[in-house]
Parts: sequence; C-alpha cells; structure tokens
Amino acid sequence: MLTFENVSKSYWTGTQHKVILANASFTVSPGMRLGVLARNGTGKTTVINMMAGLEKPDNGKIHRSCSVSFPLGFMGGLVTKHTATENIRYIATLYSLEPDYVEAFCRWMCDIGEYFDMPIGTYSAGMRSRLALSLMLAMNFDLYLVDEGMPSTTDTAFNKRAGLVMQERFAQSGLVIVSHQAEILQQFCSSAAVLRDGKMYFFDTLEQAKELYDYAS
Ligand SMILES: Nc1ncnc2c1ncn2[C@@H]1O[C@H](COP(=O)(O)OP(=O)(O)OP(=O)(O)O)[C@@H](O)[C@H]1O
Repeated sequence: MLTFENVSKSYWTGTQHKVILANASFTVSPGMRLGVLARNGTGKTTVINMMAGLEKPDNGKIHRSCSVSFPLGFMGGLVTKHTATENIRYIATLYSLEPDYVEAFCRWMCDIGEYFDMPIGTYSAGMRSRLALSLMLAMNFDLYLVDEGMPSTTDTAFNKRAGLVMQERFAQSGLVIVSHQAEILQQFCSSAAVLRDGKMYFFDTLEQAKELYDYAS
C-alpha cells in the first residue's frame, strides 16, 4: 500500500509557486494498476519521484507498506565510470538480492555483448535504456513506477523479450504509470486518475478519466 496523506508540493519558478499537489490524499492499493493522465509540465515526474522517495513533499506524509520500485528509466543509481556488471552486482546487494542471478538476468535481457563489461558512460542511449529496464525487471517489486510509458527501443528482439517479462511482472504486482497520452495507459492499467491543478481525480475506468482530461484541455 502506498498512501499520500495531505501532501503538498510546489516549486518556486522565480515569479510564482508552481503547485504540483495541494493537500492531496489518496492510496494506491496492492494490485492496483493505475494510469495517471496529466498534461506536460503539470507534475507527472514530480509525483512519480515522490512515490519512489526521490523527492520529498513540502508538507504531508507518504507511507509505504510495500516495496516500491525506482521509476522506470531512472539512471541516478548507476555510476557511469563503472561497468554494467559492477553496477548491477552492487545494486543487487543493496536490495539483498542474489548478485549472480541479477547479473545473469540482465546479461540475457540486455544482450549487449562485451559492452556489459565496459563503463556505462560508453553506452548508446538505446543500450542505457535497455540496461535500466532490465535492472528493473530483474527485481520483484510490489509496486512498479513508470514515467511516460514503456520505453520502446529499436531492438525488436529486446522489445519482445522485455514485453513478455513485463506482462508477467505487472500481472502479479501493482503499477502506476503517468503519461500525457491515454493510449499509453490503455495497455496496462485497470483504473485511472487525472492530475490537474494540484489535485488527483480518481476514476474506475480510463474512459471516465479521459472525459475529464479531454474536457479540461
Ligand atoms: N527542481 C525544480 N525547481 C523548479 N521548478 C521545477 C523543479 N522541478 C520541476 N519543476 C517545475 O514543476 C513543473 C512540473 O515538473 P514535472 O517535471 O514534474 O512535470 P511533468 O508533467 O513530468 O513535465 P513533462 O511532461 O514536461 O516531463 C514544471 O513546470 C517544472 O518546470
């Protein structure tokens, strides 16, 4: 369970306070697959980062009684001067996972050959995004966080491999995806919310959420 209790968050832009959440309270229950629709610049990344614990609210509390992933694509935990092998084994240890298993899974999933033992700083953008997704899928979280949909690389074999594991993982866990596009949420989500003017509006279906989202735009 992930609970936001009276959470407020805003940024000072130099001329005004940009409000992301204003005294928001809501719960993401176990097994919930929630899609959050929000326009660009309204705070999707900030909300996902608060869920992950990467950003703190200004006021209010965030309670986590389950394991929550880092946001998909988050590279902040990886050290670019170290190899994938070194990074992955270290992160596996931090999460009390078996380093041999996590390394083997990521080697298989990424399929980047000798690059796996080269510094991450030498990787192409595609290799990095394959590594980040592989690392996330190597771990079992109760709740996965995804910012702006699933990455789709140009490597079709990778997309197929990752897609199959993703379906399996997300069928057994909770999921929050934030996006400005309803189509991205359609595939994975069973309920939906709209983030707008510092509030989260919850709906049973994506169709209902789209009505507010389209009306508000
Ligand atoms: N550290 C910060 N300092 C000041 N303003 C910030 C900071 N982080 C975000 N903002 C502002 O807060 C607003 C929301 O940012 P955020 O990245 O969460 O939105 P988003 O919906 O994910 O945007 P996008 O769809 O463009 O990626 C934006 O106006 C952004 O400029």
